[in-house]
Amino acid sequence: MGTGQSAGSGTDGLRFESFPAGYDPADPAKADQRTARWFDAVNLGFHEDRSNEERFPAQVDGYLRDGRVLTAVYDDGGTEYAWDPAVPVATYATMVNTLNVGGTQLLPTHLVTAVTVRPTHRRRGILRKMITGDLARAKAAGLALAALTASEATIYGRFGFGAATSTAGVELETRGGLGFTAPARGTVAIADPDRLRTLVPEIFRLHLERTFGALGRQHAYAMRAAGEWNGENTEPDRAVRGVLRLDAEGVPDGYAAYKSLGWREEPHTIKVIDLVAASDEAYRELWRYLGSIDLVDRLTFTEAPVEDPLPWMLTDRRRYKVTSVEDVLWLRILDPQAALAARGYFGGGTVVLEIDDPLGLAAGTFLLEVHGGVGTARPAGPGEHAQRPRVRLTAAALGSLYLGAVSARTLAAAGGVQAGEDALAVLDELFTAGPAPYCSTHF
Ligand SMILES: CC(=O)SCCNC(=O)CCNC(=O)[C@H](O)C(C)(C)COP(=O)(O)OP(=O)(O)OC[C@H]1O[C@@H](n2cnc3c(N)ncnc32)[C@H](O)[C@@H]1OP(=O)(O)O
Repeated sequence: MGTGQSAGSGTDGLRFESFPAGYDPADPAKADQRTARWFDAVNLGFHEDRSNEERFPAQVDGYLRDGRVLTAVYDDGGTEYAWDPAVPVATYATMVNTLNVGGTQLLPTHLVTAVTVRPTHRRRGILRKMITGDLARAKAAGLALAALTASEATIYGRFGFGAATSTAGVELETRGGLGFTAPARGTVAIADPDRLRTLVPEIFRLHLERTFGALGRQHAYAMRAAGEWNGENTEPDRAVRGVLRLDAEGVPDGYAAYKSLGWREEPHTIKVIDLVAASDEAYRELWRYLGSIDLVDRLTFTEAPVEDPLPWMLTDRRRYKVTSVEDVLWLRILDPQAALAARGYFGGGTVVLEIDDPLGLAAGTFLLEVHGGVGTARPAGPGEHAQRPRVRLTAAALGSLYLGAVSARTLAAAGGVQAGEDALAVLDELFTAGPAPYCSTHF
């Protein structure tokens, strides 16, 4: 990133640096100074407790495994009374992981995370400078798509991100045990935490390959499932229990991690922290296990699919209640040709897309032709393909449409898509005819 030189408002006078997380060269049991101070700034930005330095090395290990690139913004001209100037006034991080977009290959996706700007430095364009430069570099590096999970829904639309997937928060009344219509299959075993930690990435990989909308996960997920980390915190959570589901051949094909909220919680509740299945049967059997635990009245889970098979498995579907639906992935098309070609389609058709993009990255007119589930997109000149159905939409609307969680018709009703009935029909056949996307990865 460039280096600001002069003092002033805006971003002048601020110093931008990007680097990987690292250990202290003099003492590899510690994080290096710039990484440690970057963690301090993130904790401030997200209202977490002050850092416990002893926990930094584990976090560095996770970040290195994730391949994260950290950006820090320093204000060297602050008052002498201010916090250590080595603590950045803004943070930003990126990594690449793969997204299941229904095509023959998983799509490498540029992930943006850990965005904070110190309250004393807000609204002077620091985020804008970090994200616009970063997205342009990601596109130049050949990435077709960027993604994030947003703290607030109001921030990222202006940068071309559209809400693209959601999960449901659900509650199940399990007093006396949940009844299932299908007979039980395979087995479920309480997992040895170390074995579970090593199996989590393998099971998730199988889930990712079969689940439209799923996104590869960072190292923290295996650590949390094994109870070694607690949320973003690298301290153990001794309340967490893990189970593995084994198929008829004894091969693990799903896991769940959960914890009791304690005896003081009435009704007595088990919170499911994570549940990943590599087959429909594993999904069913993990819930059958969870629904059978004695002394439990209620299960909660915040990451259920919006289109959830679970209530359809139960003998009493009214024991299942959706308590919330929240957006998870926000997608930003960086390269429309590459992103549209990578997508797998469940219908066929041809449509002209006129994309408006405030950052210019995805702007242009493209002819999208889909045959046999495979799409090709190529730039269209002015006046070309005038007979074809045509849609005008924002980059953010294309991000929302991309995985088909919302129909073009609904987006048209909301004003982000302008198209005639012919184009809406093609778009809905191309983008919404397939399975509903399911992404339970937060980052
Ligand atoms: C992917 C993630 O990590 S999500 C986490 C985001 N971080 C947080 O929520 C932590 C708390 N908040 C913050 O740290 C900061 O307020 C940030 C990062 C959200 C914004 O940083 P800033 O440097 O203040 O943003 P910046 O000044 O570049 O604003 C750019 C534009 O976004 C708008 N904007 C910024 N934050 C918000 C917001 N929270 N809600 C609505 N609009 C916002 C600004 O008004 C500005 O609009 P304009 O260019 O159209 O005039």
